[in-house]
Amino acid sequence: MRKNIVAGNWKMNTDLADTQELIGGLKKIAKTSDAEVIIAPPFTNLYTAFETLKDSDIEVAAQNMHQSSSGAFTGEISASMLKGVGIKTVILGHSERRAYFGEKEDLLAEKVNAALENEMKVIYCFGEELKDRNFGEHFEVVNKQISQALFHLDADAWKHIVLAYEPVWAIGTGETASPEQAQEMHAFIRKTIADEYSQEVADNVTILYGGSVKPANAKEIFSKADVDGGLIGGASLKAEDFMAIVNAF
Ligand SMILES: O=C[C@H](O)COP(=O)(O)O
Repeated sequence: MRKNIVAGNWKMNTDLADTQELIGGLKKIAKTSDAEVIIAPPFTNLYTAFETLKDSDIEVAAQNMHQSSSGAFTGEISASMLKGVGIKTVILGHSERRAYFGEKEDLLAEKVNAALENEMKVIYCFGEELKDRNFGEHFEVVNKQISQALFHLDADAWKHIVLAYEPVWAIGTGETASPEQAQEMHAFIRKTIADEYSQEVADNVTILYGGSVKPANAKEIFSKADVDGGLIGGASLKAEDFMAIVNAF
Protein backbone atom coordinates (compact mmCIF):
# COMPACT_ATOMS: atom_id res chain seq x y z
CA MET A 1 0.00 0.00 0.00
CA ARG A 2 1.50 3.33 -1.00
CA LYS A 3 2.17 6.15 1.46
CA ASN A 4 0.99 9.73 1.35
CA ILE A 5 3.95 12.08 1.57
CA VAL A 6 4.31 15.84 1.86
CA ALA A 7 7.87 17.02 1.19
CA GLY A 8 9.19 20.55 1.56
CA ASN A 9 11.95 21.57 -0.84
CA TRP A 10 13.56 24.62 0.70
CA LYS A 11 15.73 25.18 -2.41
CA MET A 12 18.53 27.78 -1.88
CA ASN A 13 16.75 29.40 1.06
CA THR A 14 17.48 29.43 4.82
CA ASP A 15 20.72 29.87 6.67
CA LEU A 16 21.45 27.98 9.87
CA ALA A 17 19.42 30.30 12.09
CA ASP A 18 16.45 30.21 9.69
CA THR A 19 16.64 26.42 9.64
CA GLN A 20 16.51 26.17 13.41
CA GLU A 21 13.61 28.62 13.56
CA LEU A 22 11.63 26.87 10.83
CA ILE A 23 12.16 23.44 12.37
CA GLY A 24 11.17 24.85 15.76
CA GLY A 25 7.95 26.10 14.17
CA LEU A 26 7.24 22.74 12.51
CA LYS A 27 7.69 20.87 15.80
CA LYS A 28 5.15 23.09 17.53
CA ILE A 29 2.31 22.26 15.13
CA ALA A 30 0.51 18.95 15.58
CA LYS A 31 0.32 16.59 12.64
CA THR A 32 -3.24 15.38 12.23
CA SER A 33 -2.87 13.49 8.96
CA ASP A 34 -1.25 10.17 8.09
CA ALA A 35 1.13 11.81 5.60
CA GLU A 36 4.83 11.15 5.94
CA VAL A 37 6.66 14.48 6.27
CA ILE A 38 10.01 15.26 4.66
CA ILE A 39 12.00 18.49 4.56
CA ALA A 40 14.92 19.20 2.24
CA PRO A 41 17.08 22.08 3.52
CA PRO A 42 20.29 23.19 1.76
CA PHE A 43 23.38 21.00 2.22
CA THR A 44 24.90 23.29 4.88
CA ASN A 45 21.93 22.74 7.18
CA LEU A 46 21.35 19.02 6.70
CA TYR A 47 23.33 17.89 9.72
CA THR A 48 21.67 20.34 12.09
CA ALA A 49 18.25 19.49 10.67
CA PHE A 50 18.90 15.76 11.06
CA GLU A 51 20.19 16.11 14.63
CA THR A 52 17.28 18.34 15.62
CA LEU A 53 14.68 16.04 14.10
CA LYS A 54 16.10 12.59 14.76
CA ASP A 55 13.58 11.82 17.50
CA SER A 56 10.65 13.21 15.51
CA ASP A 57 8.69 11.77 12.60
CA ILE A 58 9.96 14.41 10.17
CA GLU A 59 12.53 13.02 7.78
CA VAL A 60 15.35 15.10 6.29
CA ALA A 61 16.33 14.85 2.61
CA ALA A 62 19.01 16.34 0.37
CA GLN A 63 18.11 18.35 -2.72
CA ASN A 64 20.73 16.78 -4.97
CA MET A 65 23.90 14.66 -4.95
CA HIS A 66 26.70 13.59 -7.28
CA GLN A 67 26.65 10.22 -9.01
CA SER A 68 30.22 9.23 -8.00
CA SER A 69 31.18 7.93 -4.60
CA SER A 70 34.21 10.26 -4.19
CA GLY A 71 36.92 11.96 -6.18
CA ALA A 72 38.00 15.20 -7.85
CA PHE A 73 34.57 16.76 -8.27
CA THR A 74 34.99 20.18 -6.70
CA GLY A 75 31.88 21.47 -5.03
CA GLU A 76 29.98 18.18 -5.14
CA ILE A 77 28.51 15.92 -2.44
CA SER A 78 28.21 12.12 -2.62
CA ALA A 79 25.62 9.67 -1.35
CA SER A 80 27.97 8.30 1.31
CA MET A 81 28.63 11.84 2.60
CA LEU A 82 24.89 12.38 2.94
CA LYS A 83 24.48 9.07 4.73
CA GLY A 84 27.32 10.05 7.04
CA VAL A 85 25.20 12.90 8.38
CA GLY A 86 22.09 10.74 8.65
CA ILE A 87 20.42 11.56 5.33
CA LYS A 88 18.69 8.64 3.64
CA THR A 89 16.54 10.43 1.05
CA VAL A 90 17.52 12.56 -1.93
CA ILE A 91 15.59 14.66 -4.43
CA LEU A 92 16.88 14.08 -7.97
CA GLY A 93 15.96 15.61 -11.31
CA HIS A 94 14.28 18.75 -10.04
CA SER A 95 13.37 21.02 -12.97
CA GLU A 96 15.76 23.68 -11.64
CA ARG A 97 18.63 21.16 -11.79
CA ARG A 98 17.53 20.28 -15.32
CA ALA A 99 17.17 23.91 -16.44
CA TYR A 100 20.16 25.58 -14.76
CA PHE A 101 22.64 22.71 -14.43
CA GLY A 102 21.89 20.76 -17.61
CA GLU A 103 20.84 17.53 -15.89
CA LYS A 104 19.33 15.05 -18.30
CA GLU A 105 17.97 11.53 -18.05
CA ASP A 106 21.25 9.69 -18.68
CA LEU A 107 22.95 11.54 -15.82
CA LEU A 108 19.88 11.19 -13.62
CA ALA A 109 19.85 7.43 -14.21
CA GLU A 110 23.42 7.34 -12.85
CA LYS A 111 22.44 9.44 -9.83
CA VAL A 112 19.45 7.19 -9.16
CA ASN A 113 21.74 4.13 -9.31
CA ALA A 114 24.22 5.73 -6.89
CA ALA A 115 21.45 6.58 -4.44
CA LEU A 116 19.95 3.07 -4.57
CA GLU A 117 23.38 1.44 -4.21
CA ASN A 118 23.67 3.45 -0.99
CA GLU A 119 20.23 2.29 0.15
CA MET A 120 18.76 5.74 -0.13
CA LYS A 121 15.22 6.67 -1.10
CA VAL A 122 14.89 8.80 -4.25
CA ILE A 123 12.30 11.48 -4.91
CA TYR A 124 12.56 11.66 -8.70
CA CYS A 125 11.17 14.88 -10.21
CA PHE A 126 10.05 15.52 -13.75
CA GLY A 127 7.43 17.50 -15.62
CA GLU A 128 6.73 19.20 -18.92
CA GLU A 129 7.34 22.81 -19.87
CA LEU A 130 4.51 25.05 -21.02
CA LYS A 131 5.50 24.69 -24.68
CA ASP A 132 5.22 20.89 -24.40
CA ARG A 133 1.69 21.18 -23.04
CA ASN A 134 0.73 23.75 -25.67
CA PHE A 135 1.95 21.37 -28.40
CA GLY A 136 0.03 18.51 -26.77
CA GLU A 137 3.31 16.69 -26.08
CA HIS A 138 3.16 16.61 -22.27
CA PHE A 139 2.45 12.88 -21.96
CA GLU A 140 5.27 12.03 -24.36
CA VAL A 141 7.74 14.28 -22.50
CA VAL A 142 6.82 12.82 -19.11
CA ASN A 143 7.00 9.28 -20.47
CA LYS A 144 10.55 9.95 -21.71
CA GLN A 145 11.64 11.59 -18.45
CA ILE A 146 10.48 8.57 -16.46
CA SER A 147 11.41 5.75 -18.80
CA GLN A 148 14.92 6.97 -19.67
CA ALA A 149 15.95 7.60 -16.06
CA LEU A 150 14.13 4.77 -14.28
CA PHE A 151 13.07 1.89 -16.52
CA HIS A 152 16.45 0.17 -16.27
CA LEU A 153 15.60 -0.56 -12.60
CA ASP A 154 14.24 -3.91 -11.53
CA ALA A 155 10.77 -4.06 -10.02
CA ASP A 156 12.12 -4.42 -6.50
CA ALA A 157 14.03 -1.13 -6.72
CA TRP A 158 10.74 0.74 -7.11
CA LYS A 159 10.12 0.29 -3.37
CA HIS A 160 12.72 3.04 -2.92
CA ILE A 161 11.39 5.43 -5.58
CA VAL A 162 8.92 8.27 -5.04
CA LEU A 163 7.83 10.20 -8.12
CA ALA A 164 7.17 13.94 -8.15
CA TYR A 165 5.30 15.33 -11.14
CA GLU A 166 6.03 19.05 -11.34
CA PRO A 167 4.83 20.84 -14.46
CA VAL A 168 7.50 23.51 -14.98
CA TRP A 169 4.88 26.14 -15.79
CA ALA A 170 3.38 25.74 -12.32
CA ILE A 171 6.58 25.98 -10.26
CA GLY A 172 6.88 29.19 -8.28
CA THR A 173 4.48 30.92 -10.66
CA GLY A 174 1.35 30.88 -8.55
CA GLU A 175 -0.30 29.01 -11.40
CA THR A 176 -1.28 25.51 -10.27
CA ALA A 177 -2.26 22.62 -12.48
CA SER A 178 -5.95 22.04 -11.91
CA PRO A 179 -6.72 19.01 -9.75
CA GLU A 180 -8.09 17.39 -12.93
CA GLN A 181 -4.87 18.08 -14.88
CA ALA A 182 -2.82 16.65 -12.01
CA GLN A 183 -5.04 13.56 -11.76
CA GLU A 184 -4.94 13.01 -15.53
CA MET A 185 -1.14 13.06 -15.57
CA HIS A 186 -0.75 10.98 -12.40
CA ALA A 187 -3.09 8.31 -13.82
CA PHE A 188 -1.03 8.33 -17.03
CA ILE A 189 2.19 7.91 -15.01
CA ARG A 190 0.73 5.01 -13.03
CA LYS A 191 -0.45 3.30 -16.22
CA THR A 192 2.99 3.81 -17.83
CA ILE A 193 4.58 2.03 -14.85
CA ALA A 194 1.94 -0.72 -14.86
CA ASP A 195 2.61 -1.35 -18.58
CA GLU A 196 6.37 -1.54 -18.05
CA TYR A 197 6.35 -3.46 -14.74
CA SER A 198 3.08 -4.58 -13.18
CA GLN A 199 -0.09 -3.16 -11.68
CA GLU A 200 1.33 -4.01 -8.27
CA VAL A 201 4.47 -1.90 -8.78
CA ALA A 202 2.34 0.95 -10.16
CA ASP A 203 -0.15 0.80 -7.30
CA ASN A 204 2.61 0.89 -4.70
CA VAL A 205 4.51 3.92 -6.00
CA THR A 206 3.80 7.25 -4.34
CA ILE A 207 3.29 10.03 -6.90
CA LEU A 208 3.55 13.59 -5.59
CA TYR A 209 2.33 16.71 -7.32
CA GLY A 210 4.44 19.90 -7.15
CA GLY A 211 3.82 23.39 -8.42
CA SER A 212 2.33 26.27 -6.39
CA VAL A 213 0.68 24.00 -3.82
CA LYS A 214 -0.53 26.06 -0.87
CA PRO A 215 -2.91 25.66 2.06
CA ALA A 216 -5.80 26.97 -0.05
CA ASN A 217 -5.52 24.38 -2.83
CA ALA A 218 -3.85 21.37 -1.19
CA LYS A 219 -6.99 19.58 -0.06
CA GLU A 220 -8.58 19.56 -3.50
CA ILE A 221 -5.39 18.41 -5.23
CA PHE A 222 -4.73 15.68 -2.63
CA SER A 223 -8.32 14.44 -2.93
CA LYS A 224 -7.57 13.05 -6.39
CA ALA A 225 -7.18 9.27 -6.54
CA ASP A 226 -3.67 9.16 -7.99
CA VAL A 227 -2.22 12.17 -6.17
CA ASP A 228 -0.42 10.87 -3.08
CA GLY A 229 0.89 14.14 -1.73
CA GLY A 230 3.00 17.10 -2.72
CA LEU A 231 6.48 18.46 -3.21
CA ILE A 232 6.20 21.95 -1.83
CA GLY A 233 8.54 24.85 -2.59
CA GLY A 234 7.58 28.36 -1.49
CA ALA A 235 4.91 27.31 0.99
CA SER A 236 7.33 24.99 2.80
CA LEU A 237 9.27 28.00 4.12
CA LYS A 238 6.51 28.94 6.55
CA ALA A 239 5.83 26.38 9.28
CA GLU A 240 2.08 27.18 9.49
CA ASP A 241 1.58 26.93 5.72
CA PHE A 242 3.59 23.74 5.38
CA MET A 243 1.83 21.99 8.26
CA ALA A 244 -1.54 23.14 6.91
CA ILE A 245 -0.63 21.37 3.66
CA VAL A 246 0.54 18.26 5.57
CA ASN A 247 -2.77 18.28 7.44
CA ALA A 248 -4.81 18.75 4.25
CA PHE A 249 -5.11 14.96 3.86
O1 LIG B 1 10.18 21.46 -5.38
C1 LIG B 1 9.16 22.14 -5.35
C2 LIG B 1 8.58 22.70 -6.53
O2 LIG B 1 9.55 23.24 -7.36
C3 LIG B 1 7.40 23.56 -6.32
O3 LIG B 1 7.76 24.86 -5.94
P1 LIG B 1 6.58 25.91 -5.56
O4 LIG B 1 5.71 25.22 -4.56
O5 LIG B 1 7.30 27.10 -5.03
O6 LIG B 1 5.84 26.18 -6.84
